[in-house]
Amino acid sequence: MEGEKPWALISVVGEQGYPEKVTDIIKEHFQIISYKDFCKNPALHGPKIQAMMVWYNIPEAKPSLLSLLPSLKVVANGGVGIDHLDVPYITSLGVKVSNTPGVVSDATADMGMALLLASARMIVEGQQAATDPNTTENPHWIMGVEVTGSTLGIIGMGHIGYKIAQRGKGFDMKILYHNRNRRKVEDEQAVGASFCQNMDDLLKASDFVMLAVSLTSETNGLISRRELSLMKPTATLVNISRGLVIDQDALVEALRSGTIRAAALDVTHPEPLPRDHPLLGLSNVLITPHIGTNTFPTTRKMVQMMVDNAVAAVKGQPVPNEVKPN
Ligand SMILES: O=C(O)[C@H](O)CO
Repeated sequence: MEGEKPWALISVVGEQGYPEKVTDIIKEHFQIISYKDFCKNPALHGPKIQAMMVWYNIPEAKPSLLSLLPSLKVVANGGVGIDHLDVPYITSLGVKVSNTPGVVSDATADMGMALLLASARMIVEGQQAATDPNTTENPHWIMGVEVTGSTLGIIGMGHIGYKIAQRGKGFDMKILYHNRNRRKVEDEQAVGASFCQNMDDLLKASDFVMLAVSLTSETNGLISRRELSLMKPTATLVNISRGLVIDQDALVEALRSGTIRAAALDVTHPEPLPRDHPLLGLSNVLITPHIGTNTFPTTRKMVQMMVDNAVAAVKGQPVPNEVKPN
């Protein structure tokens, strides 16, 4: 019965947030309150909330918000990356943290390939030319780079990185990868990937560099001036990881000076970028607003997983995808 369902705080419902079809999954088990409505009277709503559903950083699980939620049992994250959550702090309050591994991998890898292809083949420029009434003949100036048979360097060969490699194989790409740990030989052979112990070797040899690492203290600023200077001037950098993995000032310089050909980014720091950010004014950058997982099937799977995690936490049962500190 409606009145007996526990309360969940979520970002926003409707046009700017979860579509209704998706919130229905949450409503099966929870009464939901949007962050916007919660903010109208936190003292009234705060004590009843047992679950908080966060979608990347919205709403931000900061101490000032958590202190208003004395009954909170779980922060259920929609997505695999939990770099935006202070897990040791949240768990120190007796609140569980969960994420949604696995279900995001295909959609995120598809997005990586979509960005790679769109940048390589200048799809956005093509769309602009096709819809420009002044275009009267074939825009020969739209001259992309070849994808088939090129070299794809994947940095971060977890679930998502490996799915990128599978897709790259379909394009007859030569695949290099750099990862903390080498994958099993069978995994490498299945996609024809070669391990580069030294990331510099991958950067020097790749036509496309795909960032698929998690954001940690080791990967923060991983691609900076020195790394960009090692890349080919014809190379394209694709980021489906987190904005902070790239030193954005260095990237702007590299794109302006022609150190690299182009960048295609689904993630930036911050998100969204301020309207006057230099990256937004460069013609050799393609930016999408962190939409790697935004398909209905993947979103539904993620939300179902968030709900399963949250329901377990509220019932005091083991949380299927619990994230522990460290
Ligand atoms: O972490 C993830 O899975 C995606 O980036 C969504 O936030």
